[in-house]
Amino acid sequence: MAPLTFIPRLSGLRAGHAFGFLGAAFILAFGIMVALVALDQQRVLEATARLQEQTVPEIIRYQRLARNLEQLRQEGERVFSAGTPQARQQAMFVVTLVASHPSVLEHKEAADLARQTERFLIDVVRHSARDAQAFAASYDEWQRLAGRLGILVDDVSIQGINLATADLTDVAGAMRLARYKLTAALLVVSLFLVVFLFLVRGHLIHPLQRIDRALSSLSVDRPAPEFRPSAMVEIQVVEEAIGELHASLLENEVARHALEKLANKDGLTGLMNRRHFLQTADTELQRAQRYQRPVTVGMADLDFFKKLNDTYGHAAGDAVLRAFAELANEMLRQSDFVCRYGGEEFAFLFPESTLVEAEKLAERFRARCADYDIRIPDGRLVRVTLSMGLADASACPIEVALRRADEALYMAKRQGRNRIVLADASGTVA
Ligand SMILES: Nc1nc2c(ncn2[C@@H]2O[C@H](COP(=O)(O)OP(=O)(O)OP(=O)(O)O)[C@@H](O)[C@H]2O)c(=O)[nH]1
Repeated sequence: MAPLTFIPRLSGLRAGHAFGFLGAAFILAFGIMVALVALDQQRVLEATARLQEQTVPEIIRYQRLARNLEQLRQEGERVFSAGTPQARQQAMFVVTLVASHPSVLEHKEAADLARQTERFLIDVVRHSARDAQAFAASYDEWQRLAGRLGILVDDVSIQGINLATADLTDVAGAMRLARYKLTAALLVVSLFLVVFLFLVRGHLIHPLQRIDRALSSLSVDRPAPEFRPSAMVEIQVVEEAIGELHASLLENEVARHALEKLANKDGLTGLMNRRHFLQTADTELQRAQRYQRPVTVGMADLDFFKKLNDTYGHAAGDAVLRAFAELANEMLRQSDFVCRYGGEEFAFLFPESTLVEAEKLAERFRARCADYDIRIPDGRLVRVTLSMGLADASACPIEVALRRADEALYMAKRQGRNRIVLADASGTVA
């Protein structure tokens, strides 16, 4: 038997490589997504920190400035509305304080306007004592200044709010981006999982199921399993191995049959051997007895075989035994059995034959044998005769039937050989 060789075809992908590549591609894509999301998170963190550390103090500064400008405007108003010079002086004092407040001074526009306001009000207060009319007339001028102060208060407030809005917009933008990227990452994961499961199902699970089915139904009685071409080398190798396994099963079966035949055959004549004949005959007898069918057994022996051996040699004796076997195969029916029982002795089984029917067959065979020329190795022709005993086997075990046939054979020898003798039903020989 040829040894099993598993040679993988090289056309295909190795499952390990394919899934490794897929996994690496996934890790790369997912890693990039996570890195991008992490960058956005970083932006959010930075913007939040900036909001806390820079923007909020800045907003507070703007609010303080707005409050001071508003107070400057209100105190200026009090300068005009004050009923007494003391009250006016007090308001003026507050105006001077507010105009020189650091929050005002560090804002150029506010500092300019505050200085202008302070100077204007100082002039107004200075002239108010002497010229009440001019004091009243300067109120229009003050209204314009107060209006500018009001506008600056609004501007400063809006600037503070704008600072916070810029940072918050930045945070919101980064978070929105992070959300999109996270969604994209989840989509990539889902897509990968779907593709991965689809590939695993198509290229591993289904082929493995087919392999499982093929292995569980692998038998010499069935044709070799056929597989759909697989893209995976590992699967191809297993499928080829199953094909080779099936081929070796067939070879083993053929070898087993050949061995069985050899074990059942006689080496010299090719007839059934005694062991196999007894098994076969036993089965036949059981069948015949179960269905009450006739069956007959016979024991035959070549006459004066020792003399033939002594005269022509052992090789001639062997040639005669082979020729006798050929003749038996030729003369008997398909359904009859003959075996070399031992030496020059042969056993017969005639299924579906009564003793009388078997006798007719045996007689024809005996007569043919008697005038059958057998060529021995030295080229000469010889003839042999045979004696046979027949016994009914339809109602007794094979051993009993053969013993009775052997007794009948013994009688045939005693009565002069070259004849058929029947054992009657009681076991006595006719
Ligand atoms: N050539 C050959 N001879 C064998 C073989 N087996 C047995 N014999 C011979 O067959 C002969 C049997 O002789 P016997 O038992 O005396 O019987 P016979 O000479 O046939 O005499 P009867 O049976 O009384 O007619 C012996 O000489 C055995 O050696 C064999 O395989 N080949």
